[in-house]
Amino acid sequence: MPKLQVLDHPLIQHKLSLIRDEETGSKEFRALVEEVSMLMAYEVTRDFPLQEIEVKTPVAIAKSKVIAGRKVGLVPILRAGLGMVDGMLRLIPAAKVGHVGLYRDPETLMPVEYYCKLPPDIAERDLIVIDPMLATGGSAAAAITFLKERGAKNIKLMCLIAAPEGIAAVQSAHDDVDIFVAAVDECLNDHGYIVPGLGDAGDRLFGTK
Ligand SMILES: O=P(O)(O)OC[C@H]1O[C@H](OP(=O)(O)OP(=O)(O)O)[C@H](O)[C@@H]1O
Ligand SMILES: O=c1cc[nH]c(=O)[nH]1
Ligand SMILES: [Mg+2]
Repeated sequence: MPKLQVLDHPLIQHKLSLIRDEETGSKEFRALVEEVSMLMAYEVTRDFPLQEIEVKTPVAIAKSKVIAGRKVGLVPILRAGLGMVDGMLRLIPAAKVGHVGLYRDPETLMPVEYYCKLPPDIAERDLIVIDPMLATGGSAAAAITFLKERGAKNIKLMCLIAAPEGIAAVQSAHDDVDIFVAAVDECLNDHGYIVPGLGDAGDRLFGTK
């Protein structure tokens, strides 16, 4: 069974409350999403293996540790996933970034692909798919399927807010993908929005409506 981890660190939870607030404007929303993404990256990378090296300090030789040759790929689902990229890159600056463009058809709620540009070596990379919202799970499951079709093997999913329906959908489609979220909300409404959620993440990030 894939792992579901709810990242309940107080800083993440505090910032998420500000993100949810309808009074929070785009500028602050963007900054907060970036900060929470950076904090979440800290936990999502916790299982990266370390190797011991020797470092010459001004005083002596220290046995010290570095991350063991990990190649990371971040895959934001456009548009809203873009808001999470810079925060993650601040902690994992060597990561390559692939983009998957999907929008959810407002009538059918089915994901529609419109863009895909990935690093050529995704099969060798630890991929982290990022999207603030996991609602029906259709977009995330489709993005993960695209990545697997192109050779990806090692994939995690990181979202700010998930609905139980979205978690179940991704887990049943991809039982090898661990999911990291900051909150699991109550349900979806009739339009497929997460309740209470934060509204439309893409519109709030980019000021569109
Ligand atoms: O789990 P699902 O039911 O598929 O819904 C979640 C998707 O919906 C939102 O994107 P949206 O379609 O609004 O596109 P946008 O990022 O361009 O606004 C969100 O960012 C996810 O990608
Ligand atoms: O609540 C939701 C559901 C899908 N997409 C969003 O941006 N918000
Ligand atoms: Mg949107």
